[in-house]
Amino acid sequence: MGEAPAFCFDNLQNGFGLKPKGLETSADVGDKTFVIGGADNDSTSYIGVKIYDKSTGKWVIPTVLGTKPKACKGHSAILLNEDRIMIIIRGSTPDDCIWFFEVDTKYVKEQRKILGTEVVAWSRGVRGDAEKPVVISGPSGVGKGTLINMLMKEFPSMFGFSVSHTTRAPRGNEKNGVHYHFTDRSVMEKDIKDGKFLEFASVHGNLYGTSIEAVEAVADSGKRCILDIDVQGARSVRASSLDAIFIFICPPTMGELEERLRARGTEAEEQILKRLRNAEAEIEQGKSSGIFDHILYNDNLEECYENLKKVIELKCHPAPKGIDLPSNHSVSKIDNKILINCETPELEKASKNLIALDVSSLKGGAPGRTRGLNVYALDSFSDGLNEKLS
Ligand SMILES: Nc1nc2c(ncn2[C@@H]2O[C@H](COP(=O)(O)OP(=O)(O)O)[C@@H](O)[C@H]2O)c(=O)[nH]1
Ligand SMILES: Nc1ncnc2c1ncn2[C@@H]1O[C@H](COP(=O)(O)OP(=O)(O)O)[C@@H](O)[C@H]1O
Repeated sequence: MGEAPAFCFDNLQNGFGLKPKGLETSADVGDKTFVIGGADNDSTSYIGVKIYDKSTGKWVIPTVLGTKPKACKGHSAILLNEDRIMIIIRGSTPDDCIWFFEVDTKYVKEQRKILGTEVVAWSRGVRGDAEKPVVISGPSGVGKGTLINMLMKEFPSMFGFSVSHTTRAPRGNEKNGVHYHFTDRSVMEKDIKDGKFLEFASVHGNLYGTSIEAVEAVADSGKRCILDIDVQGARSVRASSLDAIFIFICPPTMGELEERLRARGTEAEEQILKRLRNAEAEIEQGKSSGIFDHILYNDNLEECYENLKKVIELKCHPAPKGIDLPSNHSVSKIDNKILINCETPELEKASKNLIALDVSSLKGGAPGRTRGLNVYALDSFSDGLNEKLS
């Protein structure tokens, strides 16, 4: 076991000529010093971010992606490695106290290139392995929506639909915010430029995209996210940090696909022809691109639905619990473990409760949650560090 490194701190370490300001913390990564937090009048921290670039001697306000933690009474920051900082929020709720502040992950690097600005990203930490989101693709009219509706109806508390944005006009039965967020192209293009989308693609002449918020809203409700997106979108998600199961739905024949599309009666002739023309290329890519983990044929609906349930590995285990941390604690890091020393007035002299966060198996990350956080309690004053709970 190694020593707690020098870059682990509570509140501001003033080792590089910066003035401590209220509830700020900071961490040095390469040439940059990331300063997180900042106090306002009632001494709650609004978790702002600024970067001091030591090579230029200038301060930079970065583009901050992802949903950030709520204002709080303070936080601790621990540099995990050269790409992310763990932030422990004080006095927060059990499901909202562990966050990851990404400063140089693959996602941050990509977004930095796309946006042409300094970028950082927040990702909320989740205990254990939440179940993987499910990405469903397939040509128009193959039955994706029908299968997803069946799943949501049978397991309403288990699955949540990622509501995409689109520039296409709503169909008669479609509700804004439920089936899609119907939006103007100029608004959507600006949001894409601002890094608000996990992926986007031009499909059948319209723009479609999954906002980071859409996926996070489902995760926040404790449900498993289902995405209905085209093959280009699936490819982008595959390349992102979202660890998902990818399923492609094929029609039994092109003739049957045309029949379903016509029978649905939602598209004008020109759109039907466009969708059928695009279907051949989509099926070709779906089968050959290596993006998809499973290819299902939707011939008999019930059979296809049963197969879908098999491949997404339905497990009915409850959502993992959060971590109950008292406001008063100190934090240190030993190897891949973050030790949180919880000090309560009654226990202060006699004993201290130690909580260990094991960060050796982290998965995912911005723009989604960071999963794989393992938590257990230790008794610090028994022989060695005995594990109490797991
Ligand atoms: N890339 C991407 N594709 C999407 C998104 N939302 C929907 N799509 C795809 O856009 C295509 C057209 O969707 P839609 O207009 O609802 O028609 P439908 O497939 O006939 O129901 C389908 O292949 C959807 O999977 C999204 O957020 N991103
Ligand atoms: N296995 C199936 N057999 C016959 N019709 C189907 C089957 N699956 C779906 N459908 C019908 O085909 C049409 C297109 O399905 P839909 O779910 O809207 O497709 P998608 O979302 O892929 O565009 C709908 O009218 C639906 O009821």
